[in-house]
Amino acid sequence: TGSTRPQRLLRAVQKNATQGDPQSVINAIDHFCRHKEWAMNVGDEKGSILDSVVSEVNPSTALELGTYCGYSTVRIARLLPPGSQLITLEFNPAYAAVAKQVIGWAGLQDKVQLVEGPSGDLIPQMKDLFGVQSFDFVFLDHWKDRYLPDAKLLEECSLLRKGSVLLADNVICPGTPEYLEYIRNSPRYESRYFKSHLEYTKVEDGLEKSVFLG
Ligand SMILES: O=C(NCCCCCn1ccnc1)c1cc(-c2ccc(F)cc2)cc(O)c1O
Ligand SMILES: [Mg+2]
Repeated sequence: TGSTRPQRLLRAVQKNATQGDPQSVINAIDHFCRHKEWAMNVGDEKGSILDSVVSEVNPSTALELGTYCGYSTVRIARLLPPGSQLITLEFNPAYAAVAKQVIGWAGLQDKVQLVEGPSGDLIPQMKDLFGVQSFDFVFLDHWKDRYLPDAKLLEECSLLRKGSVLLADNVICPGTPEYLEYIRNSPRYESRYFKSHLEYTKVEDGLEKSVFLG
């Protein structure tokens, strides 16, 4: 029984990053993924776009769908103002176990609620579980065929308010055609595409930013 890629990524963080220093955790993961083993983190190029959108929104409550190893969780949480909360949902327990330790190494555990389970079941429980009224910011980075049903579920559960921002990863690669079709043609959203590249590669990918109009 050997180690998994997420476990090797965590070991690289523990070896090369400084505890309590989120930027060093981000740098350690990017170095590992660029020079040792590719992994499906949003990465540094799309990560800079993520940073700029998070800084612009300055969310009090944020939701991340798809934690994986916690790379984008750390990118988002390090920019959050005091007193704000990031809830991140992960289906895969092995990923969640690694992410918990990566988030802890960055010293951001007090800003993050990591919840294990299927997003389709957890989203309707957000108000009861965490007393969330609505999300100012949502980062979609989980199963690509769940982006559309989960966006509709957020609407139906009144978890979006006028001005809420959805930012979706991988809208080109692997691609989320049904989501793009819906969100770009819906009168209830104002969308913009940020052209970039698949993490650590020259392959085209991008982020779709959509503002809910209420
Ligand atoms: O599948 C992805 N993410 C979801 C992982 C599982 C989520 C589980 N979960 C969490 C919560 N609810 C469910 C993903 C894939 C790729 C990719 C691109 C090219 C390639 F050749 C191979 C892979 C790049 C990404 O940036 C990605 O995000
Ligand atoms: Mg992704």
